[in-house]
Amino acid sequence: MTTLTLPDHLMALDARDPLAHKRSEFHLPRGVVYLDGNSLGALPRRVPERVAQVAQGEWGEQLIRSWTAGAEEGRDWMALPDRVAAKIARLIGAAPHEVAVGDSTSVNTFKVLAAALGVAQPGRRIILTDAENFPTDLYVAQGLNALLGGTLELRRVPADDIETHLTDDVAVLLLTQVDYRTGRRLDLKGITAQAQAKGTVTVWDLAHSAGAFPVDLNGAGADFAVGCGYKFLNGGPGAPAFLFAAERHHAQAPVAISGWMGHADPFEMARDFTPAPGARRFVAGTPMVLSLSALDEALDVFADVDMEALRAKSLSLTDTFIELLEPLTARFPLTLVTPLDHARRGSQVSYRHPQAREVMADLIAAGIIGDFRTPDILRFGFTPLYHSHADVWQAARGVQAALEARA
Ligand SMILES: Cc1ncc(COP(=O)(O)O)c(C=O)c1O
Ligand SMILES: Nc1c(O)cccc1C(=O)C[C@H](N)C(=O)O
Repeated sequence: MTTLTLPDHLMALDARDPLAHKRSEFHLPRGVVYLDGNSLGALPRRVPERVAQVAQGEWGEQLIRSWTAGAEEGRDWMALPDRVAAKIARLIGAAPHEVAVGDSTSVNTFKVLAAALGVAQPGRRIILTDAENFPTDLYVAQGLNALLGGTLELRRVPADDIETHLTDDVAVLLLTQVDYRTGRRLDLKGITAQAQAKGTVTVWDLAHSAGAFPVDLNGAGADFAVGCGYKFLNGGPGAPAFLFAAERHHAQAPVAISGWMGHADPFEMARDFTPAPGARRFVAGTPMVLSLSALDEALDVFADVDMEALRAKSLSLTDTFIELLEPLTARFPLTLVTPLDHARRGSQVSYRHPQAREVMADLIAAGIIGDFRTPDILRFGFTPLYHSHADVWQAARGVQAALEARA
């Protein structure tokens, strides 16, 4: 990495990048290489105008009429969660009526975990999960267990040992497909099949998968899933999250937060809960119109994107970063923790370094924005919609400079 100009082979990769034109659809601040789209996706340029139009035109002028106005042309607020659900469904291999949008990923995890337990084999009480799962998934399972009087067992095992622990008494398997620290990707299809062979219901957290690469929930026969709107879907800070419930479970799965917006006819104001058709039953309360509008607009960036091309580019970006940093692993206490095997890699690259916190602070000060994650992880997220190989090269040079300065 002694070259000062972009190497020819990286320039050539950018020159034939089929997604290069998507970058202009994002606002990316000057002087920054933004490698944190796996925490908060960058701003799609059309979002501010859409949010302003919803606020001024629809809220300001139309007021309460906007809940129903334009229903025929698909502009009413009431069905906005369903329209957003349809856009997300395409990205995760689901049918539109199997996806519900709203609330946070944590709340949706509660909803689908409760639903999964409701359709699990009678008598089973074990929730099997990855010991290193993202904390909120573990906390939600703990909270649900407390609510159920401690009748469940949350069994935490290393992700690599899931198959061994998948015995035929496990009720629900709760896994995050891409590990937020290491970027390790699990075989969603293979593990789902193993779980189903044991009569275990699956709940997948797609926080670091949706919008990062093609996901095929129905192709895998998955039962339930959740995911974030603000990471690779670029819906903005605190964007509504989504959940997936396979159609075959709709009739039996309990709706733990049975709110009026999930009722078949909310304005009937009936005394008892009659679920809306499909996954809409899981939309508990009033749709968050402003943030849903931002997410709705952000998802349009994906409308003409071939998700296989997106995956190919993601792997090319992460491969390039790994190759460029490889010589540094011999010179510095820098250890790659992301799998080299493409099948086992999400859209991020992570390293261990004893001074990871300080190194990341230096990188951020230099305009290379990644993440530090406890205890010693440097994490770099790659978003094929707006990154080039030139960005990767610049980031790698920045990492080299930061490590040399600290050595
Ligand atoms: C795997 C995973 N699940 C869930 C979440 C968070 O969910 P929430 O939207 O509730 O903050 C994150 C990130 O914050 C995550 O990385
Ligand atoms: N959701 C976040 C937030 O509200 C503040 C800061 C970071 C986040 C994140 O999304 C963290 C992210 N899930 C992670 O993988 O670390």
